[in-house]
Amino acid sequence: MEWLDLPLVRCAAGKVRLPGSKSISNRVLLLSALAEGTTTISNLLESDDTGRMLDALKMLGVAVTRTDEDQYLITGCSGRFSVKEADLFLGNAGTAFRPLTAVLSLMHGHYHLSGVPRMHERPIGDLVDALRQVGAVITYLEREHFPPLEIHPAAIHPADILINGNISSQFLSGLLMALPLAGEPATIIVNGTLISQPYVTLTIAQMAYFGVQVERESWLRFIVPGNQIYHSPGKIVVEGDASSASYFLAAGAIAGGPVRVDGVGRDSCQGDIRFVEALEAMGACIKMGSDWIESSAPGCRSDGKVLKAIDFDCNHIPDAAMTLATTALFAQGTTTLRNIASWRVKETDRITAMSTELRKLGAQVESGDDFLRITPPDDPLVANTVIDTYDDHRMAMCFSLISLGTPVRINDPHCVAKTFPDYFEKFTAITHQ
Ligand SMILES: O=C(O)C1=C[C@@H](OP(=O)(O)O)[C@@H](O)[C@H](O)C1
Ligand SMILES: C=C(OP(=O)(O)O)C(=O)O
Repeated sequence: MEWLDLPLVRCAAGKVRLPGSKSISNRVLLLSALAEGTTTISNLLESDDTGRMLDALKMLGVAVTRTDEDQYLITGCSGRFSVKEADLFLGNAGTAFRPLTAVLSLMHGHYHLSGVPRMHERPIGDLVDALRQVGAVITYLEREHFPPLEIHPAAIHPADILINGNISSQFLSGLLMALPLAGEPATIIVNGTLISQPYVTLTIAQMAYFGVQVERESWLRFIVPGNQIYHSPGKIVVEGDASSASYFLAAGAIAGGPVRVDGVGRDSCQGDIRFVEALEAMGACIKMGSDWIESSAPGCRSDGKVLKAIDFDCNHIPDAAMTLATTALFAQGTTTLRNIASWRVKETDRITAMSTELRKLGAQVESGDDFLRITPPDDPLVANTVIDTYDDHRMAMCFSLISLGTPVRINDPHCVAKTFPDYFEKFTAITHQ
């Protein structure tokens, strides 16, 4: 097992240029691949999740050319992949697995989709059920409702489709991106409350960028026109990743600041930008421009807890919400993070993993199906704690913040490659002893 020892750093200040957004990168890659025309994508995130999408698209016959370090040229297939039989390995990338399942179900081909063992524990039954309603033929190769999957050629007849909204919004996003390729219009009806709603807004915005409009009636009904062709917008610059911004902004709020992130700001279409509202509620000073955000700590306290605890509904920011859990250790009082049930089916069971690791540092943690309640210790955080990361990039990045209070060891730091391969270099560059 490899590890990274982070020494105690008392101050965080500086500037970070953010890597491209994972959620935008994988949407834009897929839509460019399906579109008519050639798309130049700049500031594409280079990471494991985007690598899996790029590899899959190449295997499906899409022409992908790398023209610069972070720039790609994608020649779209005008709605039909030329390769009708493929075996695709999609790692642990939800933003690749779920949308590709939907799109490939409409391609009249024979496809095998698999991932890492954890991906085979992440549910996909709601999406498969929805696709079966329009005629898709999909078989589970191991366990019912979970990957790996086999997709068979099928005649698709769009109609009213009912989909559950309470496990992952990626199922609805996948359907929305796929259904315009079907012959007829479709209406998607969401059963229950849709979680992670800003990611669906992001999907609809990216589709509009490629010329396809979805009609949304509240968060309950989505009307998707059929027989559409996505049209390449020509050039796309991927904005910086708002979830990745959260670690640096939290560092500025905890340890002086100012820390400024460049690449995402007030004009962002990513939901995780609203992480700053939680930080502000904790007392942080936030400044924002159209494409930058800066955070600073509210002041100094002798006990090192410069922030105040919050009670926060995190449903709209499921990824950045994890950052609040470790930030809570630098806050006075008990922080409650609510509406986070989806954490249980992500890279790991994040409620259990987070509770376990926070307790190692001396925190009192109470958890339930969909909440976490964190009280920092009265004593200093336990020094030189060894943090397990569960092959979860966000666990590694969240716990780097502990070094702002005490030295910490992060096991398996390379797991950050899922979305942010050079995270620790960038974190080290803004932290000072
Ligand atoms: O659509 C997306 O890009 C994402 C949606 C969210 O997942 P859920 O909808 O499963 O919460 C988020 O956690 C994930 O990292 C990215
Ligand atoms: C949940 C995440 O990823 P995925 O896109 O694989 O769902 C995440 O990045 O935190």
